[in-house]
Amino acid sequence: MGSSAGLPPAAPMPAERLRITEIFHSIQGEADAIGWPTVFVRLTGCPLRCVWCDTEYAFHGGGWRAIDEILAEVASHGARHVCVTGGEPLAQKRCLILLRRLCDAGYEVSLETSGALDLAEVDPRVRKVMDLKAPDSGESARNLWSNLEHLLPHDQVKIVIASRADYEWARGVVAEHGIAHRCMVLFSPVHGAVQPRELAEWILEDRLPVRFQLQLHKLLWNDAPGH
Ligand SMILES: C[S@@+](CC[C@H](N)C(=O)[O-])C[C@H]1O[C@@H](n2cnc3c(N)ncnc32)[C@H](O)[C@@H]1O
Ligand SMILES: Nc1nc2[nH]cc(C(=O)O)c2c(=O)[nH]1
Ligand code: SF4
Ligand SMILES: [Mg+2]
Repeated sequence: MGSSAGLPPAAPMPAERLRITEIFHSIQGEADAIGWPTVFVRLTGCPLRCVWCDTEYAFHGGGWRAIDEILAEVASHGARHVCVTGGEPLAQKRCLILLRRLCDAGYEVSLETSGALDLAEVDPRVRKVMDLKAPDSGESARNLWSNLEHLLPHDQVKIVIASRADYEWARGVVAEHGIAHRCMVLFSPVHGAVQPRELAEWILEDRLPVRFQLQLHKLLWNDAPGH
């Protein structure tokens, strides 16, 4: 006789759910996969408050969606690339399951993350795009420096720069931690705060081993929702 004799049948496993602000199909506007048709899955909620954040609408609200449903909606767009973003996607622990399921389904998966939460358990097939928050963000105390140890060669470190002081901070940390030897480093101007050309000229002047980037979706769609 089995040990479960007499027990009621096991309840079905509750569906793994995530709080989602939006799922949309657009052109990847940032980082190494820039330009690829991509499905974005934007998770709701963020424990940080970067002063220049362009996605405050993802701090609250959203709707609970089962991971199977999310996968089905992603598939309906027919893209090869998927970007999991937010808000801060890793603030929901089940994001790790979503990332693994997307990789298992064969997508090229990227993750946009603030770097304030531990990256150790992210599936190694995921291309992590980890921000380091510069002082003008107001959130540089949240940088979890131990995350540098979890970066793989296909990952990227991004620093969003709002001033000359941020630039000098970024130049300093890249050198001090040897970040450009670990993976690609991206410097991006805060939209509307630093002249893109100015940042480009600073990078050239200092011969930094970093990649300049502009948010392509803002040039294309002026930051309209769903893009
Ligand atoms: C909205 S965040 C979501 C992911 C995660 N919370 C993070 O900060 O990386 C996505 C990316 O947009 C960048 N971003 C947000 N506001 C920006 C702005 N005003 N100008 C340039 N980049 C910005 C962030 O630095 C981050 O790299
Ligand atoms: N087109 C487009 N590309 C993006 N890459 C990263 C984004 C983000 O908000 O994380 C983003 C976004 O919001 N739109
Ligand atoms: S961590 Fe990302 S989503 Fe959160 S406030 Fe900063 S830029 Fe916005
Ligand atoms: Mg965005």
